Amino acid sequence: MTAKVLDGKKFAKEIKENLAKEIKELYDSKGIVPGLAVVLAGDDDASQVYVDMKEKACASIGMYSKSFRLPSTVAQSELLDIIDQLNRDDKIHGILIQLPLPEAIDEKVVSNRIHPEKDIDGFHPINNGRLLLGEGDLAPCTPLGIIELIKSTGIEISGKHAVVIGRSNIVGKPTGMLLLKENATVTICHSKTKDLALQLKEADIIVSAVGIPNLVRGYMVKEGAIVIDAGTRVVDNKLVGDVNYTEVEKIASWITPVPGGVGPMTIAMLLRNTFKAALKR
Ligand SMILES: NC(=O)C1=CN([C@@H]2O[C@H](COP(=O)(O)OP(=O)(O)OC[C@H]3O[C@@H](n4cnc5c(N)ncnc54)[C@H](OP(=O)(O)O)[C@@H]3O)[C@@H](O)[C@H]2O)C=CC1
Ligand SMILES: Nc1nc(=O)c2c([nH]1)NC[C@@H]1CN(c3ccc(C(=O)N[C@@H](CCC(=O)O)C(=O)O)cc3)C=[N+]21
Repeated sequence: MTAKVLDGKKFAKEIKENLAKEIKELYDSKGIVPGLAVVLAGDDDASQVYVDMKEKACASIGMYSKSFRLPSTVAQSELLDIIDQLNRDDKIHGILIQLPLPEAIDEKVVSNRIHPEKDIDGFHPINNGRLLLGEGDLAPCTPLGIIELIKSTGIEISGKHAVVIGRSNIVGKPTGMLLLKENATVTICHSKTKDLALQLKEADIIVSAVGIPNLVRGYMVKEGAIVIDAGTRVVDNKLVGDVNYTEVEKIASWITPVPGGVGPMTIAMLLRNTFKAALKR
């Protein structure tokens, strides 16, 4: 069997086209233009690229965006002032603080300053708590994109055994919660997991979010499993995931490519979360 490709790039484009229509309708009916503010501190190259991508994506669907590019020496108090100002700004419905932040800054303090209703990343403890309770709809973007990709296969999630590799607050843990909400039986693996291959062998759905190329090998995957690769790592100037694609595509029923899989969906979900936040106004 050769796995079918879950084309995140194409799917994200469709989602953005639909959002563009909904944004126009929202403007025509209520005069509201959804607005996203992106705050970048420091000169990390990858972060610059992501912020550019987010700005372009906003413009392409008629969303307002405003970005702040601050030096790595920016004071935490200045960042907090900007967030306070954005929290009060009626034109802004979503605030994104690009991570990682410079070392001298406490990421938690800064992220938690965002008003929960404008927290379109879903990182705030209030939104995390709601996710844990199975309530609310501002979940983190990468996990939301992963669920959309799995649903797009047409295969029912309910009752399936899903194994998530990685337990970060941004990807692994919330992905586990969303899968549980969809009635999957969920196993979350991490660096202390004793026998990853043994866990994966039982999985109907595998989501890998680690950042170690070749972590998921063909022999570990059950015949017909859905394999979602959220990992990204730059190797020899090329973006690679956690999954050995050549081996796993021979065994899985569906597989996401890297690039062109989870990444573009993250951006589409960011835009959708901003739209949702604007709708609530
Ligand atoms: N495409 C996209 O849109 C996005 C992609 N990413 C990518 O996803 C990956 C994960 O990101 P993030 O969650 O922020 O990363 P973190 O570094 O915060 O988390 C990595 C997780 O992987 C676990 N881990 C490490 N080594 C192993 C191992 N050998 N076996 C099993 N688990 C292991 C860690 O375990 P422990 O907790 O025990 O340390 C940790 O839970 C990265 O490659 C990142 O670049 C991230 C965000 C968005
Ligand atoms: N507050 C915050 N929210 C984030 O959502 C956030 C963040 N900080 N910090 C960094 C990570 C990373 N991230 C990605 C988004 C899109 C792609 C993406 O679209 N990637 C393309 C390829 C891009 C390329 O070629 O480099 C793809 O996979 O096809 C990847 C990664 C969001 N993040």
